[in-house]
Amino acid sequence: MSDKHPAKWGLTPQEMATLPTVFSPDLLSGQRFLVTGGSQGMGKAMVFLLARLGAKVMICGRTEEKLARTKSEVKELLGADISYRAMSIRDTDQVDALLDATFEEFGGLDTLVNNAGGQFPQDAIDFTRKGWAAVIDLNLNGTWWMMQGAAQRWRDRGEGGHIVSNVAHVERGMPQAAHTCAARAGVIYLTRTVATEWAPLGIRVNCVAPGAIATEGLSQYPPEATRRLGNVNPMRRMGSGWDVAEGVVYLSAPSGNFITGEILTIDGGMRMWGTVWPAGVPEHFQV
Ligand SMILES: CCCCCCC/C=C/C(=O)SCCNC(=O)CCNC(=O)[C@H](O)C(C)(C)COP(=O)(O)OP(=O)(O)OC[C@H]1O[C@@H](n2cnc3c(N)ncnc32)[C@H](O)[C@@H]1OP(=O)(O)O
Ligand SMILES: NC(=O)C1=CN([C@@H]2O[C@H](COP(=O)(O)OP(=O)(O)OC[C@H]3O[C@@H](n4cnc5c(N)ncnc54)[C@H](OP(=O)(O)O)[C@@H]3O)[C@@H](O)[C@H]2O)C=CC1
Repeated sequence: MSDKHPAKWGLTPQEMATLPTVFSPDLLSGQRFLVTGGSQGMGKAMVFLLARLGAKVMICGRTEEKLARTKSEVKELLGADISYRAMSIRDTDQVDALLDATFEEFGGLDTLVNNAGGQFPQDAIDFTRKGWAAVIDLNLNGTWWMMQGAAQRWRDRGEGGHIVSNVAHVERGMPQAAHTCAARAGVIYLTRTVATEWAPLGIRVNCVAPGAIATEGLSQYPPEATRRLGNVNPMRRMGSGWDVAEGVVYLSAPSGNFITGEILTIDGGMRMWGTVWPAGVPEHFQV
C-alpha cells in the first residue's frame, strides 16, 4: 500500500475482506463488540477483522451514510450482519442510548473499543477555548463516558468485560497537537487507574497507541503534513489500519486474558525517533 499521499487514504473494503490475519477464523465466535468510529479508518479495519473472526459487532459514528455503507460492505464481502447507530460520543444521553441498545440487542457486551477521536493541528499557544474544549470533549470526555457507562452496566449485571481505547503515541509529547496529547494522556492514566479499580469486577482495561497510520482521516491534513507522516519513525513508512486492528484482537481474545492496564504501542518505533509537526516544521527545528 502506498503512503506517499495517495488520492484516497486507507484500506479498501476488498483489502479488509482479504488481508491475511494471524488469527483463526472462529477465534471470536459469539463475542460481542462495540466499536466507536467504526465507519472508516482504523475502526472500519477492526470491524472487518472482528466480523471475519466471528464476532457480533455494533458500530457508531456521527454520519449515518458512512455507517450504512460499512454495514452493506461487510454484508456483501463477508456475508456478516453488523449493527449501527448514528450518534456522537460527546453527548452523554446518546452514549447511554447506544450502550442500552447494544446490551439489549446482543444480550450483553464483551468488548468496548473506544476508537472514535480526532483533532486539528495547531500551535498550542494559539488554541482557542472552544477548540481546546472540542478536542478534550471528544477524546477524553467522550471516551470516558463510554468507559464508565459500559463498566456500570457490567457491574450491575454481574458480568465482566474488556475495554480497549485507541489513543496515540504521546510519550514524547506531540508538538502542534498538545490538546489531543493531553486528552490521550488522560485516557492512558484513566486506563491505568481503573484497570486496578475494576479488576475485582472482572473488567480488563487496555489501550492501543498508534503512530502514523494511513487512514481516511488523513485527508483532513495538508499534503505537506501527510508527506512528513511517512517519515516519522525508523521504519520510514506509515502503518495500516490492519496493524492496529490485529493489536485490538490480540488484547480482546484469550491471548489478552492476563493483560490489563497495558498500552500496546503500534508505531513503527516512533516512540524512539521522529516528530510529526502536523502544522509545519518551525524554522528553529529545520535541519
Ligand atoms: C494534530 C494531529 C497530530 C497528528 C497525529 C498523528 C496523525 C493523527 C491523525 C489522526 O488523528 S487522523 C483522524 C483525524 N480525524 C479527525 O481529526 C476528524 C475529527 N476532528 C474533528 O471532528 C474536529 O477537528 C474537532 C476539533 C474534534 C471538533 O469538531 P467540532 O465539529 O465539534 O467542532 P468545530 O466546530 O469543527 O470546531 C470547534 C472549534 O475547534 C477549533 N478548530 C476546529 N478546527 C480547527 C482548525 N483546523 N484549526 C484551528 N482551530 C480549529 C475552532 O476553535 C473551532 O471553533 P470555531 O472557530 O468553529 O468557532
Ligand atoms: N490516523 C492516525 O495516524 C492516527 C489516529 N489516531 C486516532 O485513532 C483513532 C482512529 O483514527 P482514524 O481511523 O485515523 O480516524 P478517522 O478520522 O479515519 O475515523 C474516525 C471515526 O470516528 C468517528 N467519529 C468522529 N467523531 C465522533 C464522535 N463525536 N462520535 C462518534 N464517532 C465519531 C468518525 O465518524 P463520523 O465522522 O461520521 O462521526 C469515524 O468513523 C482516532 O481517535 C484518531 O485520532 C491516533 C494516532 C494516529
